[in-house]
Amino acid sequence: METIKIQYLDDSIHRLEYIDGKSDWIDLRAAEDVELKEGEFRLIPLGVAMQLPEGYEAHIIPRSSTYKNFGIIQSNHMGLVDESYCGPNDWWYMPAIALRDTKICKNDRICQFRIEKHQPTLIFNEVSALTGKDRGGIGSTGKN
Ligand SMILES: O=c1ccn([C@H]2C[C@H](O)[C@@H](COP(=O)(O)OP(=O)(O)OP(=O)(O)O)O2)c(=O)[nH]1
Repeated sequence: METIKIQYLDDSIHRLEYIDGKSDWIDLRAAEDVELKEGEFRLIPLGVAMQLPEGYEAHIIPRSSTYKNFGIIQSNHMGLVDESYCGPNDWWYMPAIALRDTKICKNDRICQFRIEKHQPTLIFNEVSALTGKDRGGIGSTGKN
């Protein structure tokens, strides 16, 4: 188990919880009512700020049903929350683009997150050619 220090915007923000039997990803909620016109972009506040455990980062992705329910897509596709993003003003947001006119209500569950360990430090060792077994490049396995 790991502990996360979490600050909520105020008492009206529903507290984070596991949805029983779902998965270990944890849903995040819009911190305010949001109305967007088709094509409009907004950083939607999620009402939480966290100090992640040492050695971890967090990944935010949409829920599978987010587009169906709200007509928004996450503009960065996957959000990365750095371990260093841990101050009292480091609030989490979902950057979202509306593909239709839409209304999101405060406390609607619009995305989800999990924490992951940082990758090891990478050393880039330049070579003139790779000697691994060749796959034939992108798309080489065909369609069927
Ligand atoms: O979906 C996201 C992605 C990022 N963040 C926060 C946490 C992250 O640590 C910080 C900066 O993100 P990133 O480094 O990916 O963005 P940037 O555009 O490079 O911003 P910065 O100049 O603040 O590093 O913004 C979010 O709240 N939601």
